[in-house]
Amino acid sequence: MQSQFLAKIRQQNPLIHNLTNIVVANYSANGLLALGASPLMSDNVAEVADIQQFNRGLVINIGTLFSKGVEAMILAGKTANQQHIPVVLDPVGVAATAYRRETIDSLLAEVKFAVIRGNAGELACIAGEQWQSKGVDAGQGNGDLIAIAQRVAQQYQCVVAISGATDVISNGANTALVHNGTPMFPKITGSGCLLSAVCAAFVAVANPSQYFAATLEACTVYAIAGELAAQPLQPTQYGQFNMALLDQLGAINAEQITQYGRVDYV
Ligand SMILES: Nc1ncnc2c1ncn2[C@@H]1O[C@H](COP(=O)(O)OP(=O)(O)O)[C@@H](O)[C@H]1O
Ligand SMILES: Cc1ncsc1CCOP(=O)(O)O
Ligand SMILES: [Mg+2]
Repeated sequence: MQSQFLAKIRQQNPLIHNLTNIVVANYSANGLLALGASPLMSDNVAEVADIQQFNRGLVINIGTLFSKGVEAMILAGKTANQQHIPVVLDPVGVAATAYRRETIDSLLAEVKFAVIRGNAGELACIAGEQWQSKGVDAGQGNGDLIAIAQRVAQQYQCVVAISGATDVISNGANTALVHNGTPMFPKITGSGCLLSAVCAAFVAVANPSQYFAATLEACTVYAIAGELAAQPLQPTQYGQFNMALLDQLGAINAEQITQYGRVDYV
């Protein structure tokens, strides 16, 4: 894959506003900084509309919901839509509770998303498919993830990225698979949430017609960074992997994307 967007992130240092969960806020901010973006974390309804005046990309992540936060998500999302700022949705653990499902329904009804990024269990739930989900983990199922990504992308007119051992990225018309990654990813919390924030940084420096390409590059860059981080480690050095991923997000370059990217178009 030829990199189109990574250098733009490092040149432009786009501000990325995150309404995210309490587990991952610090890790997501550090990952965005390492990549070359500028994180701002705030979920206060009193200020999220103002932030859109200077924002470049918005992340709405439902990992640890509270009712005032949902109000802030909808206000931030609608304001970002008015300002033509791309919005990324991470439907963390949506299948786990009725409140999460109701919140996702409201968000999808009120806010136009540029990208929905989640794991297989989360996207299967949004698509109304049977899946054995467990909390925030991907769970198990037999559904066709390519068909699910295409269907959700068409329904919400957005890019869908389903992460896992193979990532599936679709805008409904174009679909690609990213085979990079490492089994260490699901052993650290926040690796999916940071990927959603990284997707926001990539679409922030793209035109709307490039959102599919930008999301595909985001998933590829991120999965390669994980591979490179895991390479020198023993299989259970999860703490080292947590830190090494940040280092690799800072160090990764266009040549490595061309050399290591394993992407297929469906
Ligand atoms: N079994 C796996 N093997 C290789 N890479 C994986 C595996 N599971 C997830 N990944 C990678 O981990 C990153 C985070 O995705 P994922 O773990 O699916 O998110 P979440 O934390 O939201 O469940 C993605 O880059 C994905 O490609
Ligand atoms: C453990 C946990 N609980 C609520 S949100 C969260 C973090 C989930 O992060 P990720 O989906 O990136 O693993
Ligand atoms: Mg997740």
